[in-house]
Amino acid sequence: MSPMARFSPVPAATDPAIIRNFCIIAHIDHGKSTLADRMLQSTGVVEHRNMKAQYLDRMDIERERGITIKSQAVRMPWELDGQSYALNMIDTPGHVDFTYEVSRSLAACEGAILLVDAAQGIEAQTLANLYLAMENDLTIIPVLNKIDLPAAQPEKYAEELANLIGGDPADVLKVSGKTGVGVEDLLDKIVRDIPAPVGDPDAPARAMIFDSVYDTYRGVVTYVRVIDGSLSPRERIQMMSTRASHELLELGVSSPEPTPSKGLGVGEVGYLITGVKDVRLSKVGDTVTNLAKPATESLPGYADPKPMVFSGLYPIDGADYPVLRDALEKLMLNDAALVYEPETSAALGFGFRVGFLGLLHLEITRERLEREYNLDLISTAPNVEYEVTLEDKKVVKVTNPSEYPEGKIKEVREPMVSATILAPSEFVGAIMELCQARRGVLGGMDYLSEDRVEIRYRLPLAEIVFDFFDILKSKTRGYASLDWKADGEQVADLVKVDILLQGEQVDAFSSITHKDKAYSYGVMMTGKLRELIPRQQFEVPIQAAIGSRIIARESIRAIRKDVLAKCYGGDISRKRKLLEKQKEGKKRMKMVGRVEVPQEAFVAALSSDESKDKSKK
Ligand SMILES: Nc1nc2c(ncn2[C@@H]2O[C@H](COP(=O)(O)OP(=O)(O)OP(=O)(O)O)[C@@H](O)[C@H]2O)c(=O)[nH]1
Repeated sequence: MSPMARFSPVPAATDPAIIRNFCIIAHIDHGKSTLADRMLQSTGVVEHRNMKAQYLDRMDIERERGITIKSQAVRMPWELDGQSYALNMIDTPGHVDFTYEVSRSLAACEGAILLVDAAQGIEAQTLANLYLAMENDLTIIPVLNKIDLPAAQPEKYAEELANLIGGDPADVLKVSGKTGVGVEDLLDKIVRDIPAPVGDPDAPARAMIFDSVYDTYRGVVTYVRVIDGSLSPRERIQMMSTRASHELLELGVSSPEPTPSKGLGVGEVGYLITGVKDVRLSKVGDTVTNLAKPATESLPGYADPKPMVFSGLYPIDGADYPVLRDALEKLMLNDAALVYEPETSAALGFGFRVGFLGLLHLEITRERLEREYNLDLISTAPNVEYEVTLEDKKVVKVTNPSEYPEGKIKEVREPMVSATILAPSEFVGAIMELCQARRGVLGGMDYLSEDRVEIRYRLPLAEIVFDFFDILKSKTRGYASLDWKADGEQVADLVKVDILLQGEQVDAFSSITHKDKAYSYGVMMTGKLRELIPRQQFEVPIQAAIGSRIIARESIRAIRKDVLAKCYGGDISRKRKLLEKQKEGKKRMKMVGRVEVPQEAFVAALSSDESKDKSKK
């Protein structure tokens, strides 16, 4: 696109009759982003020479990992039977951690392309996303992708898809995002099958916020879908939930670069810029209206995303604490799902307890903090949120094991999920064995076709959120797919395991586990620490305990040598160097009671290899 084009405004308010709002939903890796790229090319909004793979996945991490995290909306022109149309495509993420982003995007559309890999068939998230789309009353266009692959079985899977959503297998479109085959037919079908948006152009403006992104240069960029009325530049708008009002400095559409427009009318999808610096003033799910002529009723909002996994994040260098605080604040501007609060650990110093949607969300957040803000971080072993009821009926929510109440405990409840696993039927035995070992209860089983089965289990979240998927994959040679959603809570036999160094509790290593697994956690952690903590001037016992009961013990033997012992003779400069070096080292030591523990020991003991170690056992 030429630099000029960016500033040529598109006309105010497009006729809703020529608008089609749609999204692409699919299981992870079935090729959404590739197909989206191809559509950008076919409609001419991105010229071939400007095309970089996965144009819409803007974050570096997304591109490196080949996954989509934030949804993006793009407007594309398309012509059919001599009539011009404006297609608004909203790209959605596929990973189970980010399901809430999918539901937001769906609410902004009238139709969805249900994309299925022609070599894989229907997978767990194909189903989960399809159900979400059906709940939103979207028109569904079933499409098989990757038909260029030699292993593709389009006929077989067209039938599977038609069985699932009803209709004729012959109506299932077959495309290849890679070669472009069938993509133009798909664009035609979008125009024909997906209904145009309807709304009242004369009513007070109501636009739904489906994404809010913090941009260093432009402040908060808010993505909206206009339902009724229209929005124009320079007018004052109001956020209906907070009643905060702002001036609309710029509004426009992404095509895919931001292109200012003179207005956004019924059915249009675009962005707003108000100069606001805080995304919390532009909340996803909120309704934007016109201050001079406000709507009386806001649009139904979204359920707030609920964090599922909690972990403590600590800067390795304590002096970086303010940097971490600012970085989290900035990330939160961009990520409605991220929640955090300050916490202190005797072992790790000042940090934050952060809530995530899942482990992938945690990894990505941590990677962004380290990469974009140059931070070195320790993250404590992730855990879920427990609800502890004390004898005196007081209920405490525990997201950090070291906050586990000491008093008399009546019961502990843990979050549960209902999980759906799709796999070839030969693996049913292996899958059931794994789910039973993870305290799962079978909910039901259905055959989708002769050799593919859908298995449903209710499981504790803590049992599936860490290594379950990796093990499931390895037990099914990579063929199983998994989807899960929160499903209440359950009373469970849980205990807190503490780790003690010379009798002193090290809060960072405490863990809440099922009673049956407490012993193996204790043995694993004490063994690991014995390897990691250097010998001291005295013997250091390492113990794992439940309350006052010791369940595992190791010890580090004493040393008596000092660093200068090797320096016989009078080489004073060498001695000085050694002492300097020792001083450097000391800075990075943490004292736990009388025991000096190098920072690296904490990092290594808490590193994510831990879950891999566990999974091998
Ligand atoms: N042969 C072939 N490969 C394809 C086609 N479409 C996508 N792929 C490949 O499939 C892989 C996944 O494609 P993506 O477009 O990243 O998948 P996605 O569904 O967007 O993945 P997420 O964004 O992570 O949900 C990539 O390696 C693509 O190159 C296709 O039509 N043919």
